Amino acid sequence: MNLQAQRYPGIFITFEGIDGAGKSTHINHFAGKLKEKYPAKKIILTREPGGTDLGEKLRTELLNQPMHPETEALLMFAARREHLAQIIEPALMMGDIVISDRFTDSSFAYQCGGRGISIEQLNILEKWVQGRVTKGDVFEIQPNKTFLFDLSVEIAQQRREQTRTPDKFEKLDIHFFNQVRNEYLRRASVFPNRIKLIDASLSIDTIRDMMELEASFL
Ligand SMILES: Nc1ncnc2c1ncn2[C@@H]1O[C@H](COP(=O)(O)OP(=O)(O)OP(=O)(O)O)[C@@H](O)[C@H]1O
Ligand SMILES: Cc1cn([C@H]2C[C@H](O)[C@@H](COP(=O)(O)O)O2)c(=O)[nH]c1=O
Repeated sequence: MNLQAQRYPGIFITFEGIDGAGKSTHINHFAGKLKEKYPAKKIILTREPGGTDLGEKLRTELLNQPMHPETEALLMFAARREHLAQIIEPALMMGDIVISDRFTDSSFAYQCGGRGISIEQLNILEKWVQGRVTKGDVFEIQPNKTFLFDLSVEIAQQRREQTRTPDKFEKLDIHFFNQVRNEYLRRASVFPNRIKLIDASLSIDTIRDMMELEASFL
């Protein structure tokens, strides 16, 4: 990866996908492989919504409390602003590696694709929360690399049903998750250099091998 192109010396990686696609199954092993490659760098594993005390409190509300879709979008970005301020940006400035289980692609997929908020509204929030101006240099904090675990909504639902009690999002129907998945896939086609599609229907071992290879490219 050409780190010269980034504004911070650290590396920012995100895992994305519909609920049950398999992100959490791979994130720790992937972090371990990156640690082998960059032993001198600190690796921060975090998640959204969450990652800070305030973010975790907001997460509890977001995953349990019914609310207006715009309130939901605003709270997701409020939690993200705190996450960037407290965890992500300080780490990237120090040259650390940040791996986040979800980031802004989730907001576009769930709040735009799933809930129907307009992309224009989320673009405004993204610019506000991720936009920075330093010495006349205007840029947006974005992941260097995003792994999108792509899976049919039916299989993802089966996987979830086997293992957990559903939260507010996981109770939503197949139509909602198809819209979320389609928005993820649309973004993958708009940002092909950043978003790497992972076929999450493959076996856990096969995906682990693929992720090891991906870690070696970073
Ligand atoms: N490739 C796979 N094949 C079969 N089962 C899998 C695979 N990957 C993950 N699973 C299983 O599917 C379930 C959901 O996986 P996991 O919790 O990693 O999904 P997730 O994408 O992190 O979900 P969420 O975003 O909702 O937390 C787990 O029980 C996990 O063991
Ligand atoms: C960041 C973010 C998350 N969501 C949704 C997606 C999931 O259903 C939950 C988080 O649960 P997980 O088990 O940690 O994956 O929150 C969202 O709708 N919008 C967002 O920006």
